[in-house]
Amino acid sequence: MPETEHATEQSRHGISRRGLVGGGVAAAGLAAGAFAAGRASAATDDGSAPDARAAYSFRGDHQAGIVTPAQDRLHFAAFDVTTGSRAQLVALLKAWTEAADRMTRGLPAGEIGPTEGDTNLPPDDTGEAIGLSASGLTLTFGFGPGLFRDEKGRDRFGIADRQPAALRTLPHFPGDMLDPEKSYGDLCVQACADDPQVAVHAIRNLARIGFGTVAVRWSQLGFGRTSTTSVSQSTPRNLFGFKDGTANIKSEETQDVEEHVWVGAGDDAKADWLAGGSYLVARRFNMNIEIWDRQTLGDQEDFIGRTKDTGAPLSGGSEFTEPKFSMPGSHGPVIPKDAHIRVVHPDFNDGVRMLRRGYNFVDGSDALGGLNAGLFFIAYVRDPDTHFIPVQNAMAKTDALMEYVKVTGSALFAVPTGIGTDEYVGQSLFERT
Ligand SMILES: C=CC1=C(C)c2cc3[nH]c(cc4nc(cc5[nH]c(cc1n2)c(C)c5CCC(=O)O)C(CCC(=O)O)=C4C)c(C)c3C=C
Ligand SMILES: [Fe+2]
Repeated sequence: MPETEHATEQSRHGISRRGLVGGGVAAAGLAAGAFAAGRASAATDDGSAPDARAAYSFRGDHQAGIVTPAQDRLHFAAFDVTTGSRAQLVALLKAWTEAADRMTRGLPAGEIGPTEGDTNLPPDDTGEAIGLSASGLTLTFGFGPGLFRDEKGRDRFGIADRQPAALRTLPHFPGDMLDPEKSYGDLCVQACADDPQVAVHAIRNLARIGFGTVAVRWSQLGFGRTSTTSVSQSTPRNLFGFKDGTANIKSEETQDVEEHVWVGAGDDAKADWLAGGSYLVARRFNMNIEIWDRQTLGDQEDFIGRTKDTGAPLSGGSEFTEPKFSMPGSHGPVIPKDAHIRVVHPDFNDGVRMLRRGYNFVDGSDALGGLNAGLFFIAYVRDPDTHFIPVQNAMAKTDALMEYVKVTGSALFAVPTGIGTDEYVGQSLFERT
């Protein structure tokens, strides 16, 4: 549907979208729709609240939700494909594209809406987002290894020859205690928004549309982003109480984004469809926060390698000062050798960087009264074999943090590039040119 037609539709507020969502499709997938008020970004963080009315274009050169300024809330869902029909799978991707395009504009998932349809039929939108705006919603789709081949290696949908070489189940890392019900998946959708109900509404409606073709395998809610993806955002804190996201790749670092986040045109001859896309690594870290809270402030800072107050490296300066790993302290280097920021730093990992986009979670409490809490780690990388697996291995083997975490969920997805008008998510994979 042309942009202008969208603009005249009723929003969930019941007011015209004209003047709210519009403008050109975001070239980099991160530019927001132009608002009458002139604010374009939901998550610009200069200390003020995010602009709840912001909308990010679903279509663009890259999928939104990667370099887009990290929103406050997450609902992440992994799906198993339950059909053997390629046509049905492609039809779902088309239907998801339409619904995602609408919901990211602040519109209902279906054209009729939650309350206007035939009273003898289920509505084409579930309704809990009535009255809510787009809230910076982004929907980012990924394909897991199981979409290409079943557990016996058989081609499921005629795309096995296009499976990227790096898209395999992640290896078992020391300390992994994976719950299969929080791991893996054929498809994933990362819904991020500045309103939790908007993110939940989006996943719920995509799951509803997928009934009979896919089934939710697992999902994860997250709050309090643990990253910054733009220099305009302030650094938030994780549940250990430390600033998290200081040294993350920012969208403004365009050369590093090209080098470390987007899959290049010649990276994988069999998987040319993935050029301009990325790999999404999801790792569910349960944090033993009750034990952590009994550690001294000095020890906590040694485990991270930064101060808890400002986030400055223990070698001195302020938050964004480069750490000096060779600076001596009273017992060895002032930033200990097993400090997290040293173990994962590019200087000790072949220069690789990753774009982190994780969220805090608290999923109630366990039988002993401890919080089932942690960090749902998400990273976007150009190649998991070079940019994630070696870093995670180093962390699992030598990082002081590992004593306070256990990994209970794990998954890897290939995230196709962005789409233009009249295209659907994954078209480059399913339609050979
Ligand atoms: C394999 C990659 C990483 C995992 C897994 C990971 C888990 C994890 N991290 C924190 C807390 C912090 N991480 C910080 C920095 C940081 N972390 C990684 C990678 C992984 N973290 C990188 C590449 C970096 C940046 C290193 C650098 O270039 O300096 C920080 C410091 C602040 C910051 O720069 O963001 C904190 C704090 C937790 C709690 C956690 C798992 C539970
Ligand atoms: Fe980290």
